[in-house]
Amino acid sequence: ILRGQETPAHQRPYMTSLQVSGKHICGGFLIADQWVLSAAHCLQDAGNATLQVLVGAHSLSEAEPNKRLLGVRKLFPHPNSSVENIYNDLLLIQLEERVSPSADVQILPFQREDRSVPAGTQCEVAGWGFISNTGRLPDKLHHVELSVISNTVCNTRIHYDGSITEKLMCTESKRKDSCKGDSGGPLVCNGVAEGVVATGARVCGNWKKPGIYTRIPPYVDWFDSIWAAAHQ
Ligand SMILES: NCc1cccc(Nc2n[nH]c3ncnc(Nc4cccc(O)c4)c23)c1
Repeated sequence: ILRGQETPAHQRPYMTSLQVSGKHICGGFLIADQWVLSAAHCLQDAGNATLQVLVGAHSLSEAEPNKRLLGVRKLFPHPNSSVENIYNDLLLIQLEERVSPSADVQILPFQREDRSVPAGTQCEVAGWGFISNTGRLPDKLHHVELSVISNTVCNTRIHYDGSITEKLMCTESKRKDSCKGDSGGPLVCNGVAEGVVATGARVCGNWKKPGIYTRIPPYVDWFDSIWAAAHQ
């Protein structure tokens, strides 16, 4: 998170850290007591190493009462996600066990209605990703408030020149922005998860390359199909 602020401890109790060998690689968030939503591109950073999901954390290193490092039962990258492009960049993670909700571990509701978030809406994104362009990683969770820009503006030549589909959305990226390690985290507007941080152009903090987020509503049927199969 570039030019945001350290989050007051456990104030975003839905946030999870996707880890490989104890190292943070991506964000993610609890959407049910055994399910985390993140980004498919995060699996590229993981190779075939064992993934774990940290819940209830503020600091990545310090001992905290409700901090739990959980195993992964199954990974569901979106079938149309690809290393080649920015589309369908979603990963559903089934945890080895159900989390027990606490002050520090809570589920974040996600948007089911497929209506675009109006341009100018103030949303926020949190994560343990880069807090500087030189690649400084924080120990504690950070968050930043970002303003939504319309897909029309985001698709102009100076920005993404038509590559932003109706399954994506953009936020301003002038100075404040998400960055490496924030992928998979939620874009929260009015208390509801509307999007998931997509790696997209990889650039951070450059106003010409707005932050790209995978919109959640278009994928609700996919979530429900996975849940139906998992709970048959
Ligand atoms: N705001 C967009 C966004 C969201 C999520 C991830 C990302 N970036 C990245 N995702 N993966 C990456 N691998 C290498 N470098 C990366 N960005 C980078 C690194 C140093 C300086 C800088 O300005 C940008 C990224 C960018």
